[in-house]
Amino acid sequence: MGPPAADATIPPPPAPPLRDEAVYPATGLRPAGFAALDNVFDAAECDALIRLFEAEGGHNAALVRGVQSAGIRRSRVLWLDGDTGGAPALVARIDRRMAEAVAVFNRTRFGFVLDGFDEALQIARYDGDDAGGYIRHVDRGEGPRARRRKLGVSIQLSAPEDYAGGDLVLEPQAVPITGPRRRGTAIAFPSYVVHEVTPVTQGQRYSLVAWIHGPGFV
Ligand SMILES: O=C(O)CCC(=O)C(=O)O
Ligand SMILES: [Fe+2]
Repeated sequence: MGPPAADATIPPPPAPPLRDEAVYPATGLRPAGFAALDNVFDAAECDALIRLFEAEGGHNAALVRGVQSAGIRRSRVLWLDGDTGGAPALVARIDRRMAEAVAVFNRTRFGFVLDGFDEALQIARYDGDDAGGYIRHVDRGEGPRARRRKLGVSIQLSAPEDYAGGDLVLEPQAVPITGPRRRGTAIAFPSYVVHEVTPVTQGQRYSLVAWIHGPGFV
């Protein structure tokens, strides 16, 4: 037996541990519909995405294609697709990092049948001046893509001290959970989980959101 062939399969590194901050006091168990992973992006990547948003100019967020309601969602968004002409290398890097995080989440926690990203990633900005936020909702819907949403991932792009309010609050089971505000941390949840972004009262909150799609939960 000589040394392994150059193209021998190298096993993937072990998955980094998920950060489980949420444990229900009543049972001591982790809620099934929530997970967080730190340092998916570093501060320089978060800054670059915020600069990209400001350079390209976000537009008023629609709920689904073309439908807007300031009573439901108040934020500006930039889709990392046709909206973004200027930064293909950055967008490619961000897409890759997001796909790696999704693989960790799904392998270690959710175990869903997923078949891809049917929608572009989206940067959102919620402004304190406008009480920006998004009321309680689920991400699954009836449209051809919304009905295939299975997993949502929100990355905290802003530093926690840059805004007040603006918490991502999830209701995966019985008790609402406030997601971590750490910069670069990813929060993942199934697309049937109720969640909200509470109104920003000061400063601005930026997030990057991805949805991952697959056949229905049936
Ligand atoms: O900004 C976030 O963290 C979440 C946004 C959200 O819930 C959505 O776009 O559906
Ligand atoms: Fe949502």
